Amino acid sequence: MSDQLPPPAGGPAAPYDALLLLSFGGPEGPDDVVPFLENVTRGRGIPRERLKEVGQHYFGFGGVSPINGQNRELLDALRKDFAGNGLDLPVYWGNRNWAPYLTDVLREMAADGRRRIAVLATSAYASYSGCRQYRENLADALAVLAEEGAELPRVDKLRHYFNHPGFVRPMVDGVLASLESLPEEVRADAHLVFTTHSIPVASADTSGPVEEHTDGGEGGAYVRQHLDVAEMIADAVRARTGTALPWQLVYQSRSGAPHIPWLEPDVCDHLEALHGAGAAAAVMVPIGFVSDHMEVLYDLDTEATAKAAELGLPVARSATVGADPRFAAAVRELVLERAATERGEAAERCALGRLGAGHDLCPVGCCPARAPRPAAAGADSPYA
Ligand SMILES: CC1=C(CCC(=O)O)c2cc3nc(cc4[nH]c(cc5[nH]c(cc1n2)c(C)c5CCC(=O)O)c(CCC(=O)O)c4C)C(CCC(=O)O)=C3C
Ligand SMILES: [Fe+2]
Repeated sequence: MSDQLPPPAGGPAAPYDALLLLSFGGPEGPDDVVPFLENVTRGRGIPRERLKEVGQHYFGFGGVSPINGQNRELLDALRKDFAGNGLDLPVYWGNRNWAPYLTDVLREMAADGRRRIAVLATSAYASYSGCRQYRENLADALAVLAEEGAELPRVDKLRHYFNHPGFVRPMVDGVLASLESLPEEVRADAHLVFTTHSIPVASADTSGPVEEHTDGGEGGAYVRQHLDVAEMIADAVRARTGTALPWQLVYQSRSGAPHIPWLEPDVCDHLEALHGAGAAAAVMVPIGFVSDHMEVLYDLDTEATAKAAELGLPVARSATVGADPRFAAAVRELVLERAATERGEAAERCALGRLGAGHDLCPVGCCPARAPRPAAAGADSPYA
């Protein structure tokens, strides 16, 4: 069988013969909403009340999450960027929680003879939910393929790109555009409200490699990486506007049982506090998200924006990177960088801020799950 496989692709992406865009997935109509939520929350103990509430967020938008459409746009942008730069590397797309499902796409890739796959997750930071869970789902998919007797491709997850200029610079432009959209008289006194997904404090504290885990208070890699991005965006905005705007990192989209501590403050509480302290305006900057999916559309554009209107606080919400061509170019650079590294060549590892480029291979114990499960594409992977 292996005699009939095409030879390993040459060229600058070798040893890789494909890129997989791996995302969360979202419903595309009202009938999809409940099965989607069941997929997301299987075995995760999310309170029923929270699920009903989140279901309503989706129904309010006709049962359609924008996330799949945005991934299709990103796919187009990646293919255009690769073609325009002479990179002959096929790009596939699969999701963890909705069609096209990861398992189906990996099966198709294996059938197409892809042997060595670079994986780009649409999650830029460390944490169980943002990194290891993607790796667990890759392991689950490989296990299904192994059971079916397929020859397993090797999957390598590309490093976290939260501090890559191709991720950060489009967000700087977004903040500048949002400031412009605020009434002129409040612009120079606006606060920057950097926001990301809240996660359990215990999971924040154990995010990243073991030696970076904290005993509480400092938040591990998840919080540190977000603070680094917030600071570099705030600095870049100061350099462009000449004004140092006050900023803070806050959290949104909390779920889970109320007695379990999650990262705080919540974005709505923060807007209220800002208003109470006499702030003139705010720009919400969703640095935790790669595209304008439901968390952004509902929790920020609907809920937090209504809160600000009620307070009489002018707010704007800045753009996520989405399919920005600079982000597509960054993905190409990450593929080429990892490819060179895998060939044993020195590679330039582009990163802004204080933390530097992160690891290629998640070490053992990185972003642990509460109940250990096999995870692919890390030092503890059961797969090659
Ligand atoms: C860190 C993080 C990211 C960013 C990194 C990344 O992008 O991966 C993210 C993204 C997303 N989360 C999404 C949707 C949901 N997340 C949920 C639940 C949870 N998320 C968590 C964390 C994160 N989530 C956590 C700790 C939970 C609690 C339970 C659990 O540990 O699983 C639930 C269940 C209901 C609820 O609790 O809200 C839903 C429906 C969608 C799709 C949106 C769309 O459809 O447009 C996206 C992109
Ligand atoms: Fe989530």
